[in-house]
Amino acid sequence: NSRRRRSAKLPPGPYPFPIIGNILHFGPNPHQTVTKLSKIYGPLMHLRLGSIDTIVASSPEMAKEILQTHHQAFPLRSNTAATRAFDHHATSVAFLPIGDQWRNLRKICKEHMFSNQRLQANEGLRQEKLQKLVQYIQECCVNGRTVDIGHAAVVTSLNLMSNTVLSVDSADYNTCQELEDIICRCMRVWGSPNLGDYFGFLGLFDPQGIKREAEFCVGKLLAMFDSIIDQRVEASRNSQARKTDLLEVLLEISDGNQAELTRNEMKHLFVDLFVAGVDTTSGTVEWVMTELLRNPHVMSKLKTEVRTVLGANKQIEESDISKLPYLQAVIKEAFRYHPSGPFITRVKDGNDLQIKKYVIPKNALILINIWATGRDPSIWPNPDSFEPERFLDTEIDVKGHHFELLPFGAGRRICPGMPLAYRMVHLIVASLVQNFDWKLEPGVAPEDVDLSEKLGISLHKAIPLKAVPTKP
Ligand code: HEM
Repeated sequence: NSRRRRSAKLPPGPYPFPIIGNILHFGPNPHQTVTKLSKIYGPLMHLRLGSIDTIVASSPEMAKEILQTHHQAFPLRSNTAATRAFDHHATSVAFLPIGDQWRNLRKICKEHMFSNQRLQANEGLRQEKLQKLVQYIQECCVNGRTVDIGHAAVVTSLNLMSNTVLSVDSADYNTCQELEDIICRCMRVWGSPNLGDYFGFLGLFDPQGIKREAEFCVGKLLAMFDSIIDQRVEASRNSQARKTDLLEVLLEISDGNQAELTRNEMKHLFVDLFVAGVDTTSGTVEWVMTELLRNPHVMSKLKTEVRTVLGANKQIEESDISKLPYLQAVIKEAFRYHPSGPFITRVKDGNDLQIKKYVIPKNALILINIWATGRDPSIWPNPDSFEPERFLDTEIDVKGHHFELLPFGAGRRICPGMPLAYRMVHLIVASLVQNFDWKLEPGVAPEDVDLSEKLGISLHKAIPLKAVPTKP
């Protein structure tokens, strides 16, 4: 009786079938299917994924209710067979519940890794790697080669990240593919549909297989980080010279106080940073370039701004970003239309909660559908048109205060890597546009560029973008 009373107050949603619930409503691109359903059932919708109550929020107002007004009621992230591999979830800043251990790791990220001061101090490490990207594209120009933009963006994001974090060349174009391969595998397994966690009991999915693959990838990454840390500790015994990367900062913290950061936490933090940072950053770059090639007038306006402000030869520095308002608008527009994470996820604690006239059941999985919000015509005029101009005269930013644009989330769990991600995306796009003219492959017209999406750990272009660079 009490169950019936409660379910009467659940947000509306499609009828859940026995046992499987609403699995048939989910599909390979669930952000698209639930967006269609939300148009029928409203901005707060209830689905059942197997045995799990799932609430989909798809308006800025509902996002604010969950991420700000009632944030304390949603202290958890969902975990899957893949995130539990090597007990990653028990040490990981991305998967721990809100609590002292999570707060400590967030503090280390905010104060010691991604503060303006720290990022300024290690900008040189990124500049080196940006140069590599320009050299690589230059070679493609000379050889008349087509560039796979997504792949170049993965390698470059990995290069910028690995040098910033560890001062290693591990993802260089020609050397050591190991880190790249293993991170890409790890991203695939964490991003693969984890419906097995909800429906494994039906035998339709294979969470054990996912778990084995995740154990292999996370295990390999942890071992690689272990050996890099050992080498650094050994090297600093023999040298006075201090590096400016983030590993150095973390070693200082843990040398000072083991309780503040253990070696195990450090390794799991690196796993999080690489897995959360590379795919999202590179995916965003690929979407930006896709839209620039689909919209030649936007490309031309951006080219003019970048080449006027930077000139032909000066490599962009991070302090230049603030002088490039059109570039910033282009990237915000890409975040609106192609957010890396279409869902911001939370899990409800062990009590029911009332929002508006509806009950959010205890332990419910919450999906805040920012993909839907970014395409909502009642918020954005001409939502399907790529118009960076819409951001030129507004105060709207991506820092979690404007609930209609949340590519980095909001509230206590907002992306801690945002200051680094922001720099990397602007640097990479500006360099590609400053140094090269870009054309689609022969026979492909701008309007033919495909915008199909594939949801993995982040939302990718399903068909890789290929483009031909020339020197201006
Ligand atoms: C364009 C690039 C990026 C985008 C769009 C992005 C987006 C996001 C989003 C939406 C979240 C969830 C926030 C929430 O739940 O409120 C998140 C979390 C996170 N991101 Fe990013 N991210 C990017 C790059 C990075 C980078 C470069 C790093 C690290 C170097 C990073 C590290 C993390 C971590 C550790 C979390 C988990 C935080 C927590 O649960 O407390 N991200 N990111």
